[in-house]
Amino acid sequence: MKKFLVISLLVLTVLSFAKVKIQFWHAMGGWRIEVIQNMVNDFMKLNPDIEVEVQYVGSYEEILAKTVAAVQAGTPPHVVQLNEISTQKMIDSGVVVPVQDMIDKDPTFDVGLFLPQVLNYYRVGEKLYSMPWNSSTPLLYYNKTLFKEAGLDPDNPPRTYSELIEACRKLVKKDEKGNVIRSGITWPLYSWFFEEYMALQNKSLVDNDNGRTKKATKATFNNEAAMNFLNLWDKLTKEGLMINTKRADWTAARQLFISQTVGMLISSTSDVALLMNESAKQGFELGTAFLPLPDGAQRGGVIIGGGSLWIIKQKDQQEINAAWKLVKYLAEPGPQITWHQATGYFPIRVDAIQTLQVQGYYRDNPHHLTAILQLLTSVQNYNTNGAIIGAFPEVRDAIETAVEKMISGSITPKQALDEAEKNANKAIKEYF
Ligand SMILES: O=P(O)(O)OC[C@H](O)CO
Repeated sequence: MKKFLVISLLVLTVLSFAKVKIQFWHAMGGWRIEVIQNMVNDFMKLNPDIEVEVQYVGSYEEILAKTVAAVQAGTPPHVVQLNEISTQKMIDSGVVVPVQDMIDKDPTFDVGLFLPQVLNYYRVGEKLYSMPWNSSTPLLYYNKTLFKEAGLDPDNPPRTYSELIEACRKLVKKDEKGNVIRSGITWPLYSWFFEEYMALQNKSLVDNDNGRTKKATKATFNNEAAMNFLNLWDKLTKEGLMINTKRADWTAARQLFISQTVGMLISSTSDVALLMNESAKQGFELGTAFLPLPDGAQRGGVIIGGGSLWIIKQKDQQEINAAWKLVKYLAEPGPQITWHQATGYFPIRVDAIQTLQVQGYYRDNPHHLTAILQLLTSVQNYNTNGAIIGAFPEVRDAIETAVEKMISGSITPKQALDEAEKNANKAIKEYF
């Protein structure tokens, strides 16, 4: 009996010291893998009872597919980083623990410190389902050194489409045979830029207030605002003022800018730190600016992009609690400041921005500020809060497929828009 009691006591002691193991999947490649691992290491030091296995599992598209497969196989990870457009799909999936449920039970967490612009994207029906984490918007990057060489004012980046076209024309350089050896601009063939240009002109992507007052039933983007953007894209392509990359090839677009093959790039704010380093290495001066607008258009605003952290339902409540502790930690001011400085993603919290401001960080790092100012000067309404669509990945695919055809020259911008609308509506309908 005595022996039994001693063994039981030992077992209980071992169990009480056993770590809770959780998995954290993310989609941040390159140098960011190490940044994330270091942040998680800091978390584990503070929480020795939790062991987090961190895994980079590929692009946003890949991580969504792998998460769905893991849930179906009954082996879901505990925390998953998914891009913003996965929001409605994840809510509908029923496999997540809404972070709101954890917030409501946790008096130590103050969501009031988060940027309203970020919450406005991720709150659906007044409820926060995932933890905002890596928030971004697109930005115009330009090469000030090439601007000077081309006779452009490096302190006066293009603000309108006309100015953008003019700047591209000046930046283009040809060899003696007339071959273009330097072009004006590039941006990845990614529907995100189309979506952002709808909001910038204060237009929705889908009906029912961008799917925010009722579920979206159809696309609303077949209009003049979309034509403005597609006409620009088409014109720049046809005139040889823009280099197009393969679909979703962010790396290729960045590389064209880094190698000074183009003078301007529209890409995510998450590239700020990388492009600051690379431009210094290549010996050119980097400029950042708000996205240029169609001539005469009134500026609406940018939509929060990037991603957020989802807690996936588990059988063991201890694991859910550990997952909550992790996502809560990653959203704290310290990790948010580290993440912002290492990448260019916004700090999602007002107090983190204020701390950096007081420290003079933005005086010394103005490119990190451009993105924040573009966000803070954005009007807040359903158009700029961004669309919530269950079939968003499929809608994105419909837009990209049509644009791909347009830039190959096989269809006109109007035909591309008609086709994108038709296939987006089909995807929205099929989702129901
Ligand atoms: O490259 P990111 O992380 O800024 O994300 C861009 C888009 O919002 C992804 O859907």
